[in-house]
Amino acid sequence: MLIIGIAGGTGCGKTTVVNQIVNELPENEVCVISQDSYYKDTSHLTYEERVKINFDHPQSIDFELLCQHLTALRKGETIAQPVYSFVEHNRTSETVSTAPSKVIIVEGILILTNPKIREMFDIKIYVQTDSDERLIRRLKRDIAERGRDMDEVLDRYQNTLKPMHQQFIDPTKEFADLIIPNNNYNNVAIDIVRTIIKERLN
Ligand SMILES: Nc1ncnc2c1ncn2[C@@H]1O[C@H](COP(=O)(O)OP(=O)(O)O)[C@@H](O)[C@H]1O
Ligand SMILES: Nc1ccn([C@@H]2O[C@H](COP(=O)(O)O)[C@@H](O)[C@H]2O)c(=O)n1
Repeated sequence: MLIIGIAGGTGCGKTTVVNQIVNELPENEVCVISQDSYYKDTSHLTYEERVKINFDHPQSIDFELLCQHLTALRKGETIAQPVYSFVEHNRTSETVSTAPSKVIIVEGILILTNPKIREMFDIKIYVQTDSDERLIRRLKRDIAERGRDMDEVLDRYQNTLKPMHQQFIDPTKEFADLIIPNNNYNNVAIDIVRTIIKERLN
């Protein structure tokens, strides 16, 4: 089994990179775990309280559950991956049954901040994109796909996103085995990662 961790600031293109890597690979050989699925369950809070959570701080993530799930997958067990709702700012009652596979890709802004999770990765990748480009992408994506408006995205960017990125996310670059520059679509880097995975699958 090969476990690959893909980190990088919001909007850097992690999900897009993962989709590009996975696209041409056999479906049953690769599974993807998103850190977003592991935001802590906050059902005990009201919506108004949940909106105020700092979702860019490591404490917002249920790393214990993520660790348990990766350990189970390594042992060959199937897990029930939580499903997160960005609109509700909470875990839903649904889960996705995720079976172990030869390659597991874990992606998320904070995955390299946790030493136990970091140790589980065979390959650590950091996707690097300039902050202005990330903000533009995030604005467009959150308005189109996550039910946000411009003021909400910009407020969050100034109050939590930017300082948390500087304090927690950007420094994890030093743990990466590979840094993928992603201001533009980087097909060469995608091909390299795919080649490494294909070698493992053969
Ligand atoms: N290299 C790129 N150039 C331009 N736009 C991109 C690129 N990579 C991703 N995007 C777009 O930017 C937005 C954020 O990308 P996404 O993959 O969701 O980032 P992340 O998962 O890191 O937050 C998406 O709308 C996506 O289509
Ligand atoms: N309820 C939430 C939870 C998280 N976010 C933001 O999502 C970002 C992480 O996801 P990416 O796909 O962009 O890597 C993170 O920066 C959180 O601020 C949110 O807006 N609402």
